[in-house]
Amino acid sequence: MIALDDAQRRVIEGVRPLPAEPAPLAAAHGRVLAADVGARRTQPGADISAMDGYAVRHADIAAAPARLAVAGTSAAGRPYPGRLEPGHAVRIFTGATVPHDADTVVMQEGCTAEPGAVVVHHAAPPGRHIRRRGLDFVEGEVLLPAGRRLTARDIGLAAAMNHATLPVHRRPKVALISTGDELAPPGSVLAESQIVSSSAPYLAAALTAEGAEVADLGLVPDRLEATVEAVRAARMLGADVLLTTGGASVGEHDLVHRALEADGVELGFWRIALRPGRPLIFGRRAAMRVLGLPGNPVSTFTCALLFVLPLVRALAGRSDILPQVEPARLGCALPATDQRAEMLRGTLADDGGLVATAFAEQDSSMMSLLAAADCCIVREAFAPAAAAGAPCRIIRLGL
Ligand SMILES: Nc1nc2c(c(=O)[nH]1)N[C@H]1C(S)=C(S)[C@@H](COP(=O)(O)OP(=O)(O)OC[C@H]3O[C@@H](n4cnc5c(N)ncnc54)[C@H](O)[C@@H]3O)O[C@H]1N2
Ligand code: MOO
Repeated sequence: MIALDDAQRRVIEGVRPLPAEPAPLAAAHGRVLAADVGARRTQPGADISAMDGYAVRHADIAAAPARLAVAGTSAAGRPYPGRLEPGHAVRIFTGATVPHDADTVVMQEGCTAEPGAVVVHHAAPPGRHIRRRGLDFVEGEVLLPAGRRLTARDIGLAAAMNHATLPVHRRPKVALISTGDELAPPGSVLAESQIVSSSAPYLAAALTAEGAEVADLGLVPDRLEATVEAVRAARMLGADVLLTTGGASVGEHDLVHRALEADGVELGFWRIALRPGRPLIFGRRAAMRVLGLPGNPVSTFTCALLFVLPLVRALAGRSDILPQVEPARLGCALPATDQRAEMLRGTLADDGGLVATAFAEQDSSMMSLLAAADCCIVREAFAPAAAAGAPCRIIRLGL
């Protein structure tokens, strides 16, 4: 058995972000920029009115009230063509270009319109209600640096900067193989000896949320040829990551090792000091990384949280790859751990600080408690017994 952090390091070792590709804005959300993105225009491109009112020369209204002749109109997208002559105003609307030689906008609420003229009742400081050219950004300014994970707001900014596509790292392609004679797809009519495969639906959801492209290769019976065939199919798809579930342990039906080797996967470690999740297999075949996840669905989950999702994030170009560990206090006493680190499912409360309480039942087959959990309490190997109230570390379980 190897230690948890050693195993995490080996899985991530040498991972390079996948190559860049242009993604339309609508498909770029949550993905990671592969290059700096600069503005392709100056925004605003001209001085723009921030209000509906009149564009004036400040000198003409400094001693308001003032009566000015209205020379024309500037509307958004339809600028007034001329210059503003002394003693004149131009009717202007929000978003419209301020005419040449106008330097101030007065709001219409402070004016009285007359036929062909306007009375400006109050003086305003020069430059009032004008958004200067380049207020937001200027052409060439880099506002979205390489490595940034794009938020929805970033997508809006990229559009404003006049980009229709963005250079992002390719999505990691992840193939899923679920092994086990006892498995049936959700919605099946089942014999008592069967179980519904829950791990692939969980993995597909978790991976999709992380931006991976998931290819579910379905259920594979406990036969070597069928398992080898599925591994080959994943390889032919060009998967960056192959995940198998089940068959990772020592039973005679646990064919995953043999199948991986038969298809040329170079096996790395097998078995890690983690509960649940011990029989994790790691291997590589050229650029494809393979994780043979233990069959118990909560063990699958734990290994996904600690290994699979970090790997996928690294391939996607992210730098924040490991789950965030936070301090909390225990809401229950916990016994000493043995040589395996533990990921205990539990609830989280806030009494001014975070209080994490482990469920009394921690069986790695129980999906009901996994779904009910707010957090995992992370315990190191060979940790002493801990009393309620003692400090602990947790990983919050989100989506
Ligand atoms: N003699 C030993 N037995 C076991 C050991 C061991 O070290 N020595 N390790 C135990 C641990 S820890 C785990 S974890 C499991 C993992 O074994 P496998 O990876 O070989 O998993 P299976 O035996 O195929 O299945 C275990 C369990 O999980 C259910 N399962 C499998 N796939 C799915 C799925 N897609 N969805 C839902 N449930 C699934 C399966 O029906 C079994 O009940 O081995 C222990 N045994
Ligand atoms: O470690 Mo197994 O992964 O506990 O059920």
